[in-house]
Amino acid sequence: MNSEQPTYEELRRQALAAAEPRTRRADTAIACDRLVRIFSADGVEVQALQGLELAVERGDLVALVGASGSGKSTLLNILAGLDVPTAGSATVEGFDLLGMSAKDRLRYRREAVGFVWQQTARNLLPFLTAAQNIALPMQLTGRRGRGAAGRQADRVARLLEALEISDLADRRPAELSGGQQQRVAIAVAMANDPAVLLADEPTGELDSETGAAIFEAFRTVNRELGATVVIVTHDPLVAGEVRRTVAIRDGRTSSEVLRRTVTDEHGAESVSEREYVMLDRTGRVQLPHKFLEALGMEHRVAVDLAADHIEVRPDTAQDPSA
Ligand SMILES: Nc1ncnc2c1ncn2[C@@H]1O[C@H](COP(=O)(O)OP(=O)(O)OP(=O)(O)O)[C@@H](O)[C@H]1O
Repeated sequence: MNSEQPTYEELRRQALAAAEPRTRRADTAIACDRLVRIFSADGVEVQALQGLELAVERGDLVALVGASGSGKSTLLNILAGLDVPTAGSATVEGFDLLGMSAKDRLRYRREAVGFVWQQTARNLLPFLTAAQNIALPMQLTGRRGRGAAGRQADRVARLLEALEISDLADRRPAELSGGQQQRVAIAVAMANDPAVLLADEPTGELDSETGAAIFEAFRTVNRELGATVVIVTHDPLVAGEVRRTVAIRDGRTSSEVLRRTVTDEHGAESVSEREYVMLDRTGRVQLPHKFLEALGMEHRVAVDLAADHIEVRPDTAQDPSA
C-alpha cells in the first residue's frame, strides 16, 4: 500500500460512518444462522443445508429459488417446525426452532406459522366445506369461552372475503378448481393469524394464469393481513414479482435480487433490480459462475482493497517455483 492510500483503519471509520443503521432485531421475523441439516439414509449422509444464513424482515414477501436438491424444501420444513436442524440456529418470531419443547413446537405450528403445500389436495380435508376447513385450525387451538364461536365465524368471513372466495364457502374441495383450492388453502393457513406464512411451490400444479392470480392472493395476505411471506418457487414469473428473491445453492444462500420501484423526472415508474451475492461471517462469497467463466478465474484469485470496494482479479502472478 503506498502512503497516499488510506489505511484499513481509516476505511473502517469511513464505512461505519456511512453505513445505514443495522436492522433492529425487533424487525426480524426469521433469522437463520449457520444452519445445518444432515440426513442419513442407508449409511449415506446428505448435507441438505450447509451453514445457511438468512434474515427476513417483518412484513417482507420473499421468494426462495434454487436448483432441484439445493435445500429449499428442507429449509421450509425447518421453518414450519416440521423438521429440526442438525446444527446452527433458527429463530422465527422469537421461537427458537432448535430448543423448543414439544409443547411449544405444537403451539408454534398452530399459531405462529401457516403453511401452504404444492399439492392442492394436501392442504384441505376433503369431507369439509371451504368454510369448515378454514374454521378447523381455530377449533384446534381450543380457544373457547364467551364469544369464541362468533369471533371464529367473523374470521372465516373476513378470510373468505380477503381471498375473494365468499361464494365458495359451502363447497367441498372436490367441487373447487385447483386455483380455488389454493385460495382456500391460504385462508386455512391464515386462520389463526400467524405472523409468518410459508408456501412450498404453491403454484406448481397450476397453469400460469391461475398461478399469477394465486400469487396475487399471497400479496393480499402480505399487504392486508400483515403476514411475512416466504414462497419457494420454480416459477420465474413469481420470483420476478417480489421485492426480494433469495437463491439457494448447495444448501447455502448464494445470491439475492432486490427490486425497487423508481420514479423518473416525468413521474414514470419502473422497477430497478440489482443482484447481490451473500457474504458469510467467515468472509466467504459465492461469485457468480458466469463472471468467473468470463474471466477464466479458478482456484486462486488476487484480492485488493480499494477505497470503497474490494477488487478480485484473475491470478496472473508467476509461480515462484517456475
Ligand atoms: N428425508 C430425507 N432423507 C434423505 N435425504 C433427504 C431428505 N430430504 C431431503 N434430502 C436430500 O437433501 C437435499 C435437499 O433436498 P430438498 O428437498 O430440500 O431440495 P429442494 O431444493 O427443495 O429440491 P426440489 O426443488 O426438487 O424440491 C437433496 O439432496 C435431497 O435428496
